[in-house]
Parts: sequence; C-alpha cells; structure tokens
Amino acid sequence: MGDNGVSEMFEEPKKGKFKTTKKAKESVLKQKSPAEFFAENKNIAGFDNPGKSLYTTVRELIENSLDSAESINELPSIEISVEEINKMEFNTMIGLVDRDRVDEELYDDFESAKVREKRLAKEARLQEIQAKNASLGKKAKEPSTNTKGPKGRGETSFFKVICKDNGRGMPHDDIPNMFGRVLSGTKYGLKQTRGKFGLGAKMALIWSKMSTGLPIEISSATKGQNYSSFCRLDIDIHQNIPHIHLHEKRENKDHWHGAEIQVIIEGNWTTYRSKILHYMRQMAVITPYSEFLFKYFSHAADKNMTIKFARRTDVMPPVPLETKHHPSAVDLLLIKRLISETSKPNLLQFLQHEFVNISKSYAERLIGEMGPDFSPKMFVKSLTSQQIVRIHQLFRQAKFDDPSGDCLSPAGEYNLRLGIIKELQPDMVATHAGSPQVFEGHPFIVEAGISLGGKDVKQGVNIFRFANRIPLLFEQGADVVTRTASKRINWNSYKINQIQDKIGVFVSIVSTKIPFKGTGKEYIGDDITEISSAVKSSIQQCCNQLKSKIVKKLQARERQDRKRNLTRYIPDASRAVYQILEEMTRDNEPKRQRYDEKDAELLDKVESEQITEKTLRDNLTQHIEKVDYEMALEYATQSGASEEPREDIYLNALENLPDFIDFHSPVFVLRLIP
Ligand SMILES: Nc1ncnc2c1ncn2[C@@H]1O[C@H](COP(=O)(O)OP(=O)(O)OP(=O)(O)O)[C@@H](O)[C@H]1O
Repeated sequence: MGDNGVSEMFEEPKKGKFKTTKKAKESVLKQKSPAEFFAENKNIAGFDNPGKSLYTTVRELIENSLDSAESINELPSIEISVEEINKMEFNTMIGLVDRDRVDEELYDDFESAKVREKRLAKEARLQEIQAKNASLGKKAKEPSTNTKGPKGRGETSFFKVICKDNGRGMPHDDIPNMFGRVLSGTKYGLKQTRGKFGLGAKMALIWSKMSTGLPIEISSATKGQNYSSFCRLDIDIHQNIPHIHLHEKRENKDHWHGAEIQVIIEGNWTTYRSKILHYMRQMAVITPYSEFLFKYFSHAADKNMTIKFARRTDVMPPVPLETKHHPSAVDLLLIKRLISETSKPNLLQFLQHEFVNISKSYAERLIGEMGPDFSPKMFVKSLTSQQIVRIHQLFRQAKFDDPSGDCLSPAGEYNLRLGIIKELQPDMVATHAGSPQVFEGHPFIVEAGISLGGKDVKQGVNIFRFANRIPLLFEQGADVVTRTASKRINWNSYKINQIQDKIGVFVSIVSTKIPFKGTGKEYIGDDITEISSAVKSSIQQCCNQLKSKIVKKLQARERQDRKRNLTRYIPDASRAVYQILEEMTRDNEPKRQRYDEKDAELLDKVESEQITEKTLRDNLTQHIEKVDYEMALEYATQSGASEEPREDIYLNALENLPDFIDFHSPVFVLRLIP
C-alpha cells in the first residue's frame, strides 16, 4: 500500500459514510506504568495471594534491613512484628462505620436452615463415630472438609507489619522515591546484595494500596543525623510516582540510626505461619551474626508469640565490593550505557577502566584486532553503532581471565557451621567452602553443609537453600540444589540412608548475579552447568567428610557389638568347659595316664580347686579385652595416624587481616589461613 493508501485510511471520513467513524480513528495502543504492570501481575513478585503476600512483605522488609545494616558494617539487630487487625478494628482505623448484615442471603457464607440442619446432623454423627473409636482405642480420623462450617471466603484478616533495623537509614529527600516509585533502588550496581530489582518494598506498598488502601509509614535516620525523617506515602500507580501524605523531620534525641517501616496489608497468618517461621529460622542459620526479635500479636492470646533468634558471633562477612563488568558478560545495550556514562575520553582508557581483566597492553591488542577504523586514542563517545557491535563481537570471542571472587562475601564456612549447629543441633555436621568460579562472566561461590540428625528435621533429605544469603523457601522442586541432592548424589556410597536418615542439605550460593527464575527470587534454575557442578562437588565434599566419621562410628559400634556378644557367652562357655574338666578328673587311672603332662597338671588343679569356674570366667574376660585392644591397635596402625579420630576446629579472625602470625609451640605450629 502506497503512502496515499495510508493517508486515506486515516483520512477523516465523510459525514454519514461510515458508522464507526470515531472508533476507526482511535488508536488501540496503550501504555502501562511499571507500577501498574506489577500491580496487575503481583504474583511474579511473590504476592500471589493474601497469605503469600504477608510472607513476602515480611521477607522483603527483613532483607532490606539486613542489606542496610551490613552495608555499614553494623551487626544487624532487627525487630519485626506482625499484628492481627480484625475487620472492626480496621473499619475504625479508616473511619468506616461497621454495619450489621440485613440481607443475609446476599452473602457467600449464607446457609439455609435446611442445609444447616443437614450439616449439623452429619457433624453429630461423625462426633459419635469418633467417640466410639476413641473408646476402642482406634486412631481418630480427621473430619472431612465437607462437614465444616458454611462455605464462604471467611473474615478477611488485616495485619500491621513493622520492621525496625539499626542500618544506614535513608537520606531524607530520597525516601519518597525509594518507596513510591517502582524500579528505583540503590542496589543496581554489579555487587552481591540481597535486593536487586528495586521492587520489594514498593510491592508491599502496592499490595497495601490494593488490599487496605492504607499508606506506608517510614521513619529513618542516618548515622550522626540529629533529626529523623518521617514519611507517610502511597503510590500513584498510573504515573508510578510517590504520593506523599506527610514528609517531615523530627527530633532524634537518642541518635538512633536505621529505618522503621510500617505497612498494613491483608494477609493470612494461618496458612503462611509455618513458612514465615521457617524463613526466620533459616535466616538465623545463614546470618548467625544477626539478632532477630519476631513478635506476633493476635486477638487470641494463645496465638501470640515472641521468638528471639540470638546472635552467636560478632564476626560478620565483609561488605561485598562493587565490581566492574567482565567483558564476556556484557551485551550491546550495556556497552552503549557504559560508553554514555564513562568519564574516560578515549577507547583505550575506556576498555582499561570500565571492565575487569583488561590491562593496558591487552586493550591495545584488542583495539588492533578490531580493525583499521579503530585506534587507541579515538574518542569513545564517537563510536558508531556498527563499531560498538564489532567490540561486542570481539568481547564474545576473545579470551579473558576469569573474574576473581574478591568482590563476593560468602557466609563463611564458620558461620554456616555455627548456624546449622545453633538452629538444628545435629548429631554430625560437615561443611565445605568452594573456591570462586564463574558463569557467563559472573563470579560465584558455593558453600555447603550436610547435617545428620538434629531437632525438627524430618527423615530423608531436607533442603535448605540460600542465595546471596537469602533463604529460598518456594519452588523447591525445580531448584538446582534440590535436583542435585535428590538425583545426582549417591547417598548410599557415603553410608547415608536417603530414606531413613535425617539429612540436612544446606547450600549457599553468592554471586554478583544470582540467576533466579522470575522476580520472586524463589529458586535458581538447574540449567547452568557451572553452578550445578559446583553444587554437586560441594555436597560431595561434605559427604566425604561425613563418610569417614560414619565409618569410624560404625566400626566402633561393630567392635562394641562384637565384644558384647563374646562377653555374653562367657558364663555359658566357662560353665560348659568346667563341667567337662570336672568329669575328666573323675576318669579312672588308666584313662588318665593317656593325658600329657600339661593336661594332667590342669586336671590336678581342677581337682584341688586351684582352678574353678570363676577362674575360667576371669581368664576368658581378660582374653576378650586383649583381643579387642589388639584389633583396635592393628586398625590404627593399618590406617595410619592421619585416620585417628579428628575434629575440625574453626577459628575466625576478628578483623579481616590477611597477615596472620604463626603461633609456635614445641609440638605444633598454629597457622591461620585467610
Ligand atoms: N530498611 C532500609 N534501610 C535503608 N534503606 C532501605 C531500607 N529499605 C529500603 N531501602 C532503600 O530503598 C530501596 C528500594 O527498596 P526495594 O525493596 O524496593 O528494592 P531493593 O531492595 O533495591 O531490590 P529488591 O526489589 O530486589 O528487593 C533500596 O534499594 C534501599 O536503598
């Protein structure tokens, strides 16, 4: 169709010629703000339903608090409270007068008299059966769901969630945008952080806006600030901008620093209670240097709870460092952005300073390889689109050293072990910290721990997953850790029974980029070979450590059993032998002469009662002791001194000093390795 045709199509139609004149003119193209998009697709950010939304809100607030305290090297102290608000209280809060129902039949939970009668009769019958069963000692059967009360969505529950931390706080003027503009945050650089998307806190606010219509309240103060900021705001979803109700500075007499966020949302405590508590417990495992005070307030006093997760160490992993991009991990768009943001004037300096692992000489070689229209001195901002594509292509094909893991801050084997012992109290535990590795130009470190036994651990494999020190509780089945632990580890070969033993598998992965599937940060896919093989090898390392402990334990038990079994036969054996000896003493003279001297002497001793049944018993006991000792000695000599029972001791430097001093004693040297 020529240009004329197009203009014809959009030409104002002649009056009366077409019926749909206006509609034809209107464009169907619409735009959505990011806030609108996430409000409509809140499930992708972990806000699937009221229960999950309560869980995700708690989680996002805690993770922000941890990021904040750790960023200023402050041992995190976080208080989180969840307070149930019933509908009446909520209505009072928003100034809505509660109204009694008038037209009962209008309601979803309405039950006609006939239906009610039927249900009650059924319930009574069931109760009768249960009472009968109980009197016969049979196990009571759970009542089936269709005998429960009338159908209906039930009373909605609202919750006030407050999270207070001792972190860095926020600059007064930034607060509205940090909480009222979707996709804004301070964690976008190339750095290991829990937060990444600039979305979590805003989603809590969007959910509060959708479910209760109430604003979020933020109090915050930075270190040394003589005032604290208070901000009450909600979000203009269509424009994706904060809508500020109140933003003021207040006195900060106690010189407090940190943030306190309060949000009132719809939720469901009953269905997500255990998830929230599991999350807290796992967070306590991976951050034993933090203290958490979790409080739940309900109208039913017996549901109230206060749980304190105490700090067990003052040693915190170092603050992760921001790093530059690795040339093999950048795409075209990113190269263009780096070019527009760089302060370096020419191509040589740009390559050398905006990427890791490109030295000056390597940059020169790369530029030579790019072709004749490139030169080291050329103005980087004058590069054409084609030239940028050429750089990108070369980055893809050229060889670069792997990025180092220096910018990462793993939990540390010591902390992981401490966390596992503190929270699970297992019978056995082994931990392993892998060395830094790389996927798609991003460094990552895998640490693992395997525990056997312990409290609140089910039989079989119990997976505990952590990514950038966040516990991951959902979508476990597809996660790389679950897949590896359940499909690629031959537990039997480590003398571990996958079905009967209570196995705890802890895997913590840290990276500048965690390849989460989706924005909900629920699981890491199983499709990155480098990560899945690092996970497998870390678990295997732990299993190997456990195997030698298990084998020793089994051998010790075997020894004990063998000794016990032999000892059990001593009385019978000595009695039987003694009876035979006694009988032989009664033999007549000619028969006796056939015995050799030694045997005759023995029989004399039995006759004169120098040897009794007790003598035999004592000698046999002594012999078993001796054999047992000799066998243990033989095992120790065969397996060598290195196989002697050993326990690893973990020492952690109070400060992150690399130049440790060796401690010398006449019999050992203690060397600390960073
Ligand atoms: N407790 C807090 N203390 C200090 N700053 C905070 C706190 N909570 C939020 N912020 C600031 O607000 C910003 C936005 O937080 P938000 O939770 O929306 O996103 P994020 O944490 O950056 O990323 P993600 O969506 O992945 O969690 C953060 O980047 C941080 O700078």
